[in-house]
Amino acid sequence: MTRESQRESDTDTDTGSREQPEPRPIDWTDPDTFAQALEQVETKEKGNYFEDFAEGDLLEHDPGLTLTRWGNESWLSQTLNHDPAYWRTDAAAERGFDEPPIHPDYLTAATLGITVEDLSEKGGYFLGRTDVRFPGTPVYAGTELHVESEVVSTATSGSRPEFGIVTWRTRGTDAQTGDVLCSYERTNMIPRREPVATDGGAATAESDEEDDEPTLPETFVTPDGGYFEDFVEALETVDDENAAVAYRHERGRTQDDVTVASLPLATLNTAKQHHNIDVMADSPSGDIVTYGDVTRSTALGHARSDEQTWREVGFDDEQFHTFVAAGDTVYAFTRVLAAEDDASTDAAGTVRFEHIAFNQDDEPVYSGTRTAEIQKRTA
Ligand SMILES: CC(C)(COP(=O)(O)OP(=O)(O)OC[C@H]1O[C@@H](n2cnc3c(N)ncnc32)[C@H](O)[C@@H]1OP(=O)(O)O)[C@@H](O)C(=O)NCCC(=O)NCCSC(=O)C[C@](C)(O)C(=O)O
Repeated sequence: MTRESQRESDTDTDTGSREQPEPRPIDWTDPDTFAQALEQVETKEKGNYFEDFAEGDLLEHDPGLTLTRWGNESWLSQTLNHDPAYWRTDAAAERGFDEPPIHPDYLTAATLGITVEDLSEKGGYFLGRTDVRFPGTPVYAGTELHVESEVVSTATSGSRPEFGIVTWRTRGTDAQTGDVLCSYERTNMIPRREPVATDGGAATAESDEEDDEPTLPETFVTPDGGYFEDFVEALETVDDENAAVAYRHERGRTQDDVTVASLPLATLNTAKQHHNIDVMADSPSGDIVTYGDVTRSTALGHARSDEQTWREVGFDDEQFHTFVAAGDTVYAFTRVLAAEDDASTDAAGTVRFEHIAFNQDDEPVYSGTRTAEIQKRTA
């Protein structure tokens, strides 16, 4: 509707608006006028400060999303998660799925993405996540995701007085059935409205210095293949503390506009860290950075390409050690911690891994443990 026709239609109604004086025209295209206006007006802020969270608060996150095949495939293709069971009907059927399901990494990223507007859009660091579980899987395309979070704890940051530390328990549910599909506990640093006096985190700094000396086993063993039996055999050869089953994966994925900005936005993650270069130029990273879930999913994709994954069970002790930005390359390193023949199917065994994502300078950027069911060669 043009401005002229809007005025005509207003005079046709009985709203009383015709009695208001016509607003004074302002030339917004004059740069000085506009710059002055921007200085004087209030900004409608987004996100919550640390002080807005109290233990026990329950937040229902408004933006839900429908888990689509497009979203799943975009995520999986770009993070090099190319397991055929998530792409082809015949491969899905062989693994007991009705059709290619929604991948747990995309489900986790979408569950977290939806929460950002309420929990962490104000900024701050993604410190860690644990107890990531998928009680309602397999999940299929078309499922509508509803997400809620409860504040588990709030704490002062000794090292960063301008931040507080908040932990939430988040649950992603099927909006129709209420079944929990994904749940986890996440911890972030969240900006405070008002900085507080702290001890400067001296105790943490001292203990970091003590940990400087690397203590590596003498021998590293690589499994012969990617089946459950290969992990069992490799672990049997390292039963003293001077050996470990650990290896690196060859693939790397350089971060670009798609991985840094597009993938998080497709999960409705509104964190400016991933898409606002203007604001991030003044931040410690100096640039937009990769969504933690993209970094870890990429590293996991490299790891899965060297194993016969059956199902994902869960993830614990996940931490993000430094930023990943456009142009950085994400590689992966795996240590095998344990293998037990106690999976939910005879076709697989359970393996516990420790995965490290690292960059082109060999710096760890993510670490975490993962429990997955791995297919048996003999099945
Ligand atoms: C975070 C940085 C600055 C810390 O670097 P540092 O060396 O200072 O680390 P620290 O001294 O070990 O930890 C700082 C404080 O956090 C505490 N802490 C640490 N971990 C935990 C935990 N799990 N649970 C509870 N508390 C924890 C720790 O105890 C300490 O407390 P203090 O201040 O009182 O001394 C550094 O490691 C870094 O820059 N990491 C990268 C961070 C990052 O955000 N990466 C992901 C990309 S951003 C993202 O995806 C965003 C998302 C998803 O969209 C979105 O949250 O909205």
